[in-house]
Amino acid sequence: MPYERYRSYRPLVLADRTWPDRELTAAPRWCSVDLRDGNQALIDPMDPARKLRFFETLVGMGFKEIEVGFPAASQPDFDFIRQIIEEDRIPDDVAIQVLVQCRPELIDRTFEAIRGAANAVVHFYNSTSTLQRRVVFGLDKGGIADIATSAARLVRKMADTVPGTNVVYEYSPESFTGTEPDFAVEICEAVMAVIEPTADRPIILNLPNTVEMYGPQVYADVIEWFGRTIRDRDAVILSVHPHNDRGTAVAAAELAQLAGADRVEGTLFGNGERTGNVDVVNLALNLFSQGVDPRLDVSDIDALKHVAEHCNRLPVHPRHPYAGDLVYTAFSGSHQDAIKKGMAALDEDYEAWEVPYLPIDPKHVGRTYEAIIRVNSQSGKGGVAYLMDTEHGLDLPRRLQVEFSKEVQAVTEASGTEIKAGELWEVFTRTYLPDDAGVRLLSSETTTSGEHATRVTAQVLVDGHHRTLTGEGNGPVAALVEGLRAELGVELSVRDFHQHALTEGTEASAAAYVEMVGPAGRTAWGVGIDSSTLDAGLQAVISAANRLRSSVG
Ligand SMILES: CC(=O)SCCNC(=O)CCNC(=O)[C@H](O)C(C)(C)COP(=O)(O)OP(=O)(O)OC[C@H]1O[C@@H](n2cnc3c(N)ncnc32)[C@H](O)[C@@H]1OP(=O)(O)O
Ligand SMILES: CC(C)C(=O)C(=O)O
Ligand SMILES: [Mg+2]
Repeated sequence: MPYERYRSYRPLVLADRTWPDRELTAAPRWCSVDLRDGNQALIDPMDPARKLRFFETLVGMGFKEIEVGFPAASQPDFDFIRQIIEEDRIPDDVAIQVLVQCRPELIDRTFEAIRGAANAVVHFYNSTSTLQRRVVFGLDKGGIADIATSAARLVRKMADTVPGTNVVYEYSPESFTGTEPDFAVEICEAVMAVIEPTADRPIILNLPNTVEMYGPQVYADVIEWFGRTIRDRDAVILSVHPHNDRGTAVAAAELAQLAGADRVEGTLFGNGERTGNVDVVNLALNLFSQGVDPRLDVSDIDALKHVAEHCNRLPVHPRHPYAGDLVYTAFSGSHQDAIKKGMAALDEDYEAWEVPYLPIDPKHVGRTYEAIIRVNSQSGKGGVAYLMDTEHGLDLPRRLQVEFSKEVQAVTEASGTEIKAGELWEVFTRTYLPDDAGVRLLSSETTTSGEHATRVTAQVLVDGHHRTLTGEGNGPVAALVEGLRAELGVELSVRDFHQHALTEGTEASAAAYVEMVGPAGRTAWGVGIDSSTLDAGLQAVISAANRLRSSVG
């Protein structure tokens, strides 16, 4: 790899940085750029219906600033902006934002687009990086600053053409991360000298990580330095607009906020140019998971994902933070075990969420517990037991969990894939409750004489032949075991027995589990499910006897 053809880039080192000691305690001012930066990066840009659906979703989430397009760049963008203004679809407390290059004819058209809107952010930008100055514009710093200040004069003048609109100005020194920080301050101050912002009517200065050229810690240093250096800081909303070229846009946005950024521009699930814009859902849920109000409603994350996937015509990855199909799922055995125990230890109305391997309660983003644990060949008894409990209401004793999970593992290893709850039930019934078992209980009568003597008379089929068994013991289970021992002529004894009621709504009302020891010390569990507790216990004995017989055979 020809690494020597690349240069590390660190425009500034802030020795007295303060951001590492700060904490995020409040949400930033959010701005969605889905309908502009996201849309301009799509293979198929959104049609009007998709744009409208996305816009309404963003409003519903609580965004107060939404970049709705680049109206001078395309007729569909222009028409969409006219549509939401003319159809009165913009809530009073929401400002639409429009992007425009620093070019007079484009600025004129932009103001035409926003006429009639109550609140609009006019966002103008030009590239300020050393590279673009040289290869794209062929201009020195003065020439680049002139582009910005001429545009600032024009937007200020054009605001008079939309008297009913509260116009807020936003300026971006685009490709900021390739710009010398002192030149960025110089050009922003030159723009401010034209716009004349005040604390009551601040300007938004947006410092984009247009291409993520350096790590998040360098971005934070530069943002902190910029915030300390820019004049009239109280007349500035310091905004960041991270892209994800290095895969660290979320970190860059968070560190930039620690370093003083007030506002974040990004998209849902990180759609956007190349590797995308910063993912605002991720940022919001990072705050949420630290006990900070994210000021964005992400409580139905699947609905948001559905809208984004439909409108962008791009999928959200199954491992995408907080949103992916698999992110509240554990396949591996020890994780499943810990989650199962963690869930059991949590009260229904817990004070603070604490479950191993799950940073947030899936319910808070509209996901369900059912999807948390899924079983494949990497899974252990915990996951199998969890599904048997949550999906089928069976609380398997620990050693039965161990035994049954081996049966399940054999199936998942052979299939090479996940086993769903329905198929798990099939494996369970095939193993413990098969229809074609050699010994079958037809009916039974139980009589008790004295404290320790229970007598069972059972009608059974043994390999298709009718038999009447009798036995005595200190309970029906022990009595039936004695009868079976005599009939089958093998050593049988009970090692463990559990039973529990089944939840309402199921036909059977009891489940029983018997661990039996057979010839040569072999053990096997048996399971009985029946409307009567007594019969469930007897069925469990028959089930275990069948399993011991077949293991001997
Ligand atoms: C990082 C970002 O996301 S920035 C946003 C990028 N998004 C877009 O550009 C999408 C929408 N843009 C477009 O569709 C087109 O650029 C249009 C329709 C606005 C303009 O189209 P055209 O005029 O045909 O030209 P094109 O984009 O190629 O123009 C480039 C020219 O504009 C100049 N230019 C580019 N950006 C800017 C700017 N921000 N301010 C001033 N001039 C600019 C270039 O230097 C170049 O000048 P030249 O023609 O003298 O060489
Ligand atoms: C227009 C600007 C803010 C932009 O999208 C970028 O630099 O990424
Ligand atoms: Mg961008």
